[in-house]
Amino acid sequence: MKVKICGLRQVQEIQLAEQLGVDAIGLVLYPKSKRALTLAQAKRLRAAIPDTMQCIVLLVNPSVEEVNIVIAELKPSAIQFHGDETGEFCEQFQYPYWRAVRVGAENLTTTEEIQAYIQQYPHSEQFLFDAYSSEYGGAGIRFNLDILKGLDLPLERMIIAGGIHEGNVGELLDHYAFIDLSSGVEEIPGVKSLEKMERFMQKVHKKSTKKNIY
Ligand SMILES: O=C(O)c1ccccc1NCC(=O)[C@H](O)[C@H](O)COP(=O)(O)O
Repeated sequence: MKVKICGLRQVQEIQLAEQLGVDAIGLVLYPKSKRALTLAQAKRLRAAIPDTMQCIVLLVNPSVEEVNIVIAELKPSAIQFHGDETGEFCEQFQYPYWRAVRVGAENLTTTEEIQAYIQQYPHSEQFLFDAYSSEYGGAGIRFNLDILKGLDLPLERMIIAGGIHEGNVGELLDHYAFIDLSSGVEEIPGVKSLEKMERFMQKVHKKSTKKNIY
């Protein structure tokens, strides 16, 4: 099971994430988010992310110029488009990207609608399934995962997000390859809890170890 933690804002959090075996870090460059970073802050954090972890930069409805600046200045492992960007928009950069799928948004309420949507993003490395919220992301809202059953999409291209925390991650461990969370390891919105990060990753590893033993 791979884990991405999103919305980190301190070098110390990145260092802890590395020690805990987190696979990917999400840096939020959406100014309206409580976890928003300026480009200068993001550059500082980017420099602290080792090659063993993926650096994912989150954007919401950016301009072409903004995307080109992010690519040039931050060289992320991939860009996570979390807004209403079209397939044509995301594909034009010929740069690795992840498409967030906001389940429950207009035209994303059935398996068939989601299937039609993901087909518009043929080169998306990953599809990150999150619950619809007017804030776009990081809202701690779960969605009914049954809607993903029957999707023609390999498990390796699927990331499950939305309201995941130490109390419910156990339900996901045996079923999915990659999960993402943000508010589930926070003290208050925008402030990560080092203790919650530790406890969360302990749960992930404990279950994985058990699986290996038995
Ligand atoms: O985290 C944000 O503030 C955010 C704002 C705007 C767009 C996306 C955002 N986060 C994207 C993520 O990948 C979050 O981890 C994802 O939405 C899950 O968040 P949560 O439900 O809080 O675990």
